[in-house]
Amino acid sequence: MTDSGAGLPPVTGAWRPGDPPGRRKWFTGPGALALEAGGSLPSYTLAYETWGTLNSDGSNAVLVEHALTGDSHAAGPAEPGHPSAGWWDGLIGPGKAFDTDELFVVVPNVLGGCQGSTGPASDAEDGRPYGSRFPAVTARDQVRTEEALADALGVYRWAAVAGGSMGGMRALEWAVSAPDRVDSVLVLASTARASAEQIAWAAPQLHAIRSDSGWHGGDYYGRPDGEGPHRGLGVARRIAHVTYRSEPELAQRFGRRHQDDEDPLRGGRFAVESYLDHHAEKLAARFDAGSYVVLTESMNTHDIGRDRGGVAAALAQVTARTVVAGVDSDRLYPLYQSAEIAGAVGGESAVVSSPYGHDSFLIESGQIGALVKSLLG
Ligand SMILES: CC(=O)SCCNC(=O)CCNC(=O)[C@H](O)C(C)(C)COP(=O)(O)OP(=O)(O)OC[C@H]1O[C@@H](n2cnc3c(N)ncnc32)[C@H](O)[C@@H]1OP(=O)(O)O
Ligand SMILES: N[C@@H](CCO)C(=O)O
Repeated sequence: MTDSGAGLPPVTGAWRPGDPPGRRKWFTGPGALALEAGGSLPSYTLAYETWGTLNSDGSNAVLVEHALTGDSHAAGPAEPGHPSAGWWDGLIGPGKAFDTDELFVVVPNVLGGCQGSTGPASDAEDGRPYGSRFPAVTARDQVRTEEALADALGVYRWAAVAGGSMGGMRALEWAVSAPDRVDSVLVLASTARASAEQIAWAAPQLHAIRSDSGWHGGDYYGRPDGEGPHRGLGVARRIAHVTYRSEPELAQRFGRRHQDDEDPLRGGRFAVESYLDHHAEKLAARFDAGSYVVLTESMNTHDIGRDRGGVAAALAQVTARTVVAGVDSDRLYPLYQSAEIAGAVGGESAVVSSPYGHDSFLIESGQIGALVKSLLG
């Protein structure tokens, strides 16, 4: 099966109040959000989920930050809108590393996303989807919205803020921009600023989406024909997914094996091509291309040192207890990027040893759980 786009549901993206609720709750910001790049969002909503109970002095709250295509459903079973258990279900729950018998765990869907928070698929004030009118948002803007959520929840100071990849960018941004609100921070497989290589990998992904005839300049929402840039999003995911895994893993899992009885000499696929097709189809069925563009660009513009005197000066503002870890087989976020953060903030640094590449922060629950325990120690 290839990703023709046919048969995929129209991608409208956002989960909203009134949709099957699952565990999601919604928070609407207290007013307009002034954006780092200039301009503002007149209003915004964040979808979020929580586990555990906030204690009376508000000292047991943990913020978990998801990566590019993650969302608020970090723990718990499958639910409406989620065919799978939470993406960190191995780490969050009673008796787990983030022990919800003790902790109050909060997971918001990021601003610009498509799983309940305001993003390009959301309606603007005129009642029409933002589409191409959705502004550029940065990790700093995203953290501002999460600060407002924390205020609304009665959390002044997080016991921990933890995240991997794009989630690690926001965790680091919290530690730099609101040091008095963060006791400890866990930054996994992430970076202080996007590198040329990371921006370069994003470039063909953005190009694939924008050159899809279904893109319509970013204004494809609500089309009666349901047309959208599903193929372009699928191509973007194929490119990205290779960077999320390691060369040895792909070699070992797939080698030159053919997919079932297909023959690449006669137009058939290698097994690894089928694997990428599968991930492309899954993402195109659950994620909005407009959000993929907005969030990819927010990662590209991530630079913790911008207008702060550079990366070292910015990281010098971190007062939280810090654990920073990279993955030894991560070709997208190489270890030197984690080492740069750890060196500057002077916290604990670790290396996750895994064949699974960048995605290891989602897969290696045992090793990540040990880091969480060390953080909360
Ligand atoms: C469903 C949701 O709502 S998830 C929402 C939030 N998700 C996230 O935040 C993270 C997004 N997910 C990911 O990044 C990845 O899926 C990960 C990291 C979780 C996956 O990691 P892994 O467990 O190592 O899975 P892996 O990459 O090996 O893929 C397994 C899938 O490939 C399929 N597959 C394996 N080989 C092939 C092949 N030759 N041809 C076709 N498909 C194949 C498997 O059948 C399996 O399918 P399924 O996931 O539909 O059951
Ligand atoms: N597989 C992860 C990796 C991004 O860092 C995701 O889709 O969010």
